[in-house]
Amino acid sequence: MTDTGTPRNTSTVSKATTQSRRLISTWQSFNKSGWNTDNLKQLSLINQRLIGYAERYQDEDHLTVAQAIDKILTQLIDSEQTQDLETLTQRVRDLAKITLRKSDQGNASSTPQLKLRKPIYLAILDTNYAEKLSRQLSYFGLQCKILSTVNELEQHLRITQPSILVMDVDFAGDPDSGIAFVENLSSANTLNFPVSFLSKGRSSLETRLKAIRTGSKSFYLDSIDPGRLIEHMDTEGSDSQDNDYRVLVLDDSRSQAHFIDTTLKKAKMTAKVITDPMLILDTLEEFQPDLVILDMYMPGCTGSELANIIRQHEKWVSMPIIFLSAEDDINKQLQAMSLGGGDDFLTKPINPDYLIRTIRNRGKRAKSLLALMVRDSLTGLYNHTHTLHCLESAVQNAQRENTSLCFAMVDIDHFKKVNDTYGHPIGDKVIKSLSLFLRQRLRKSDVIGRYGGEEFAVVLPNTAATDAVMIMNEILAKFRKIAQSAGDTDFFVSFSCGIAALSPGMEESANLSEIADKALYEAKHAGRNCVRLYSSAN
Ligand SMILES: Nc1nc2c(ncn2[C@@H]2O[C@H](COP(=O)(O)OP(=O)(O)OP(=O)(O)O)[C@@H](O)[C@H]2O)c(=O)[nH]1
Repeated sequence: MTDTGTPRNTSTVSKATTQSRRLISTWQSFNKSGWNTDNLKQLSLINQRLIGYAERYQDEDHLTVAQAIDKILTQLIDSEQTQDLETLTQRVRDLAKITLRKSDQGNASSTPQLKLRKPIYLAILDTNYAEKLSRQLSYFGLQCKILSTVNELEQHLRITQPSILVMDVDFAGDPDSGIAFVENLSSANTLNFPVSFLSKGRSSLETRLKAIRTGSKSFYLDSIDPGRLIEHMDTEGSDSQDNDYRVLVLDDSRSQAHFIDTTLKKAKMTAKVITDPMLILDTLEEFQPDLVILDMYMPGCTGSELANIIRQHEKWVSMPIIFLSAEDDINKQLQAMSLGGGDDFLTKPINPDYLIRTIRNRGKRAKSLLALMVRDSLTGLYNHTHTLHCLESAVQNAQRENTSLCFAMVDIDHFKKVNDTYGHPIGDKVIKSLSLFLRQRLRKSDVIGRYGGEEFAVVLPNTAATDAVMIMNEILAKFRKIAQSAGDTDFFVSFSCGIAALSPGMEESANLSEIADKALYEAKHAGRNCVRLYSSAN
């Protein structure tokens, strides 16, 4: 059985960190043995690999220092200078500090890690405004780079692509010169990220047309709502979830299973491969796939039979099932599909391109159908019923695997006052901003739901109570700093949070939601704007 579902952050930290350690130890040994130009060249090669890893995994801390080291090494090598290495030494020390910090983070494996995303580039002429926007986005856990000249922007684009570029329409000084810059990127085929334009004051229809013709889908007048910008990044950006399917593969042939696993991995999908048909139901429950690929003929049973059994569970009725077989008789294929309720049939030998395209097509449709059933329309978060389903599965998983689990309930404080003062639509905007905020700050493996009007619920698997309290406190501290806007007025909102931790004697998920509710009640009574962990002593 192969599990390829490694969280991105784990490799992010370890690859650049490991390479950084390699660089530091090489530096130490040359420092002892004495320096020459060949040593410097060797160090430079190691450093370039570090830059590569840091870029690939968007590890900005390592990237910045490694780039500084690269500059110093290039100068030293070009001038054949091996005497005064003080600046190099300082930068290697900086690297050591970062590496130590990252290693510490890596050890706290049960601590929820915040998502790493590519930076947002703010090419905005008004630097005061750019700083304010950057600060607001930083509360969402997003990192911005403020770039105030075309030169700076070009330099940064050569190193790392942003998750989104926010561009002043007049960025280069002349009217519409920012749009012209983006047009040039597009003609040079180097526009691989979304762009949002910002215009101070009214802009002509001609400008708006030029902007839309670059392929940009959003245009802001005067100011940018961080929530809207994040939504735009999520729907348009390269970080979009389109590819992110969880695929369960059952094939009794190990070599075939390995081939599919590798193909899915290359397409950045999360795969779980099993070779024993008898494990299918348990694995479905544990892995919660978006889609299943079943070999048609296996010892002991057929794919059609298994598909029928899977479909007997209400939860899996609409999940796409793709059959694999060497059978190329179309009549037999159709018969197998109608008998087993499969959605597609792929013939062996499998064409990797066809496999991936079939998964994407099926997965996309299934996700949008499912979204209608399980998601709340205002926030896109899971609705109350589905959140409880997820909590139930998470409790079963945690009990089976003997891991920790927390359930948090979050309720916006004095929300009635927000509606009464600023109106219902602004209230809705606050609800959406908290939903976006939770999505940004929590891990992909956490389940976030809208529990009721201004109430949210979060399932935190593999999380100890102390970590859950820490992360929810951190989220609260940042959320209450977000300036919510109502016309020209800014206001701030806090929330109260109650947390319940799964304990060994606890049987039902209902217990967990009940006691999280009690803890939330306590948080409200303690004056709101705080996090409370349920304790049986209360
Ligand atoms: N804008 C908006 N308001 C909603 C929505 N759902 C519920 N509400 C409002 O949320 C308010 C909740 O008010 P209360 O339950 O009194 O709570 P509160 O004012 O937040 O006070 P505390 O929770 O005690 O801090 C009510 O006025 C509801 O009408 C929604 O989808 N949008």
